[in-house]
Amino acid sequence: MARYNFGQGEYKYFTYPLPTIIEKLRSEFYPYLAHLANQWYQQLNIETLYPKVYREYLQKCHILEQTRPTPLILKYEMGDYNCLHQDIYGTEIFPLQMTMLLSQPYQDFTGGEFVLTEQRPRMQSRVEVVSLHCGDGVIFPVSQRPIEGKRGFYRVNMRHGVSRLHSGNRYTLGIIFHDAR
Ligand SMILES: O=C(O)CCC(=O)C(=O)O
Ligand SMILES: [Fe+2]
Repeated sequence: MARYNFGQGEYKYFTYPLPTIIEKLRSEFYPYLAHLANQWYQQLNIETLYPKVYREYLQKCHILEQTRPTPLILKYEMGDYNCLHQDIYGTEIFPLQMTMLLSQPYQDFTGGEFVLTEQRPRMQSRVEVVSLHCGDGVIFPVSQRPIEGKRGFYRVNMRHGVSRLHSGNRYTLGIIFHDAR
């Protein structure tokens, strides 16, 4: 990760054909998330409508030359971290993603908290720490989400990252729904 100034740790992207379980996680979570994504876009007056079926969404990515698969495994050792970032890999963005923790906090590692930041217009950033157990997943916005204000919905900017590992090894599986250019 250091190479790209993303933090410190190792990451590996899967290639097509994806392992069945990764493929299933993507295609079976997608319809629920697409429903929410469509609600968000409606609230924000964005015309995009995500198809109900994942296969159709992936075709759209591929037509737009986003053909490289984005699911990945990340490994953190003592001292490693993941800077606050947004997983944008081209102009086509599916607005929700999922990360699953594959190690047990306090048993396999300490530190290494998953964090989300939310930047509301003209305000200081807020931070949310998501405490996960091994096998838990967190579904979160890739870059923006709607919030209801006095004059309707507005967008807030989101980033995610991982705080420094104090000891041990921490593995995660990242499921991003859009492919990369
Ligand atoms: O390791 C984590 O908890 C976060 C990994 C990440 O940035 C991602 O899944 O997109
Ligand atoms: Fe990420």
